[in-house]
Amino acid sequence: MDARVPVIVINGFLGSGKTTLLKSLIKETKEKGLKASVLINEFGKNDTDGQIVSPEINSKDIETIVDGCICCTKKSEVVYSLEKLLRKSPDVIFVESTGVANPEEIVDAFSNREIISKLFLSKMVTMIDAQQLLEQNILLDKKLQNTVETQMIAADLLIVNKIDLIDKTSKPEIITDIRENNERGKIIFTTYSTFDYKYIFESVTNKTKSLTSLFDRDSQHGNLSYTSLATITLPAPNNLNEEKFKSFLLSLHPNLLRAKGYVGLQDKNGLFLLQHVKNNTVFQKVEYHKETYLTFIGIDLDAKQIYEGINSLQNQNS
Ligand SMILES: Nc1nc2c(ncn2[C@@H]2O[C@H](COP(=O)(O)OP(=O)(O)OP(=O)(O)O)[C@@H](O)[C@H]2O)c(=O)[nH]1
Repeated sequence: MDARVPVIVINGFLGSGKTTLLKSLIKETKEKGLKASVLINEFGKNDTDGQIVSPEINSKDIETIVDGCICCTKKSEVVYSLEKLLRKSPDVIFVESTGVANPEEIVDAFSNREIISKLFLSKMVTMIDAQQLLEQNILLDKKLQNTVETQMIAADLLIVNKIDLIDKTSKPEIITDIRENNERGKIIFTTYSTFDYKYIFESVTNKTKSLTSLFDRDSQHGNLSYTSLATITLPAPNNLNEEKFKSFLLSLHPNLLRAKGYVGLQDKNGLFLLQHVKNNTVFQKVEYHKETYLTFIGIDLDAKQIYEGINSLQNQNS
C-alpha cells in the first residue's frame, strides 16, 4: 500500500482567495472524517492567515513560515515544517503559498530526499482573482506578471474567484487568457472560493503524480526574484477612523497590492481584521487578543510615507 501523504498546494496572487479556500477545505476534510495538516507561508512578518484559519484546526496541525517565500529565502524551513506535520499522521497536507510564490520553486523546495518518499503532490490549485486578471496591466512589475502566469501554468485546477466583482460577459476573455498559459487544467468560476470540493478530494486517493515530475513539461520560467516587492509591518493604532484609513490605503494605489492585519476602529468596540486588496477594503469584527498590527505588501512602497500616514491618522483622532 502507498503510505505517502497527499499534498495539495494552494497558489494564487496576493488576495485572490487562498485562505478563504483553505478554511473551507479544512472544514470539508473534517466532515469527511479525515485529518488535515496545514503549512502556511506568509510573505509578511505576521501570521495573519494562520490566525484566520485557527478556529477550524488544532494549532498543533498548523505550521507557519513567515517573512519570506518558501520558494526562495525560506526554502530550508520547508523540510523541517513538513517533518513536524508528518509526525501528526495527517490524511492530507494543505500548503498555502504566499501570493508571490513561484510554484516551480515550491515543488523544488518539497523535492528534498528526506521527504519525497513520504509525500506526493496530489493537486496544484491556483486561485485567480478575476478582477485582477482582467486588469493585469495594473501590475507594475513585469516579474509579478510572470509570477501570475507561472502560477497558471503550474495548475491542475484553476479557480477563477471573485466573479461577483466582474461583468459576467468577461468570462470568455478570462478563459482565453488562462488557456494561453494552461491548456489542460480544469477551470472553475467561483465567489468566496466556494465550489464542489470533490475536484480537490478526488485527487487525494489518486497517488500518481510525483513531486519531481511536475515541472518536466515547462521549465522556461526559471527563478524569479522580486527586488522591488516589499512588506512593511507596523503596530496598528486602536482608534483608526474607518473612512480616513480607507482613503489612505487608496492613496497608496497602485503600489500597494495588499494590506492586512488587526486594528481597532474609532467609536467601535473590539478589534477588526483588515483585508485590503486593490480598492476593496473590508473590516471584519473578530475575537483577537494579541498585539494589533498592519502589514502592507507592495512594489516600491515608501516606508516613511506609510509610517507618517498612519501616525497622522492616529494623531487626528487623539
Ligand atoms: N468580493 C469578494 N471578496 C472575496 C472573494 N473571495 C475572497 N474574498 C475576500 O478577499 C480578501 C482576501 O481573501 P484571502 O482568502 O485572504 O486571500 P489570500 O489569497 O489568502 O490573500 P494573501 O494570503 O494575502 O495572498 C478577503 O477579504 C476575502 O473575504 C470573492 O469571491 N468575492
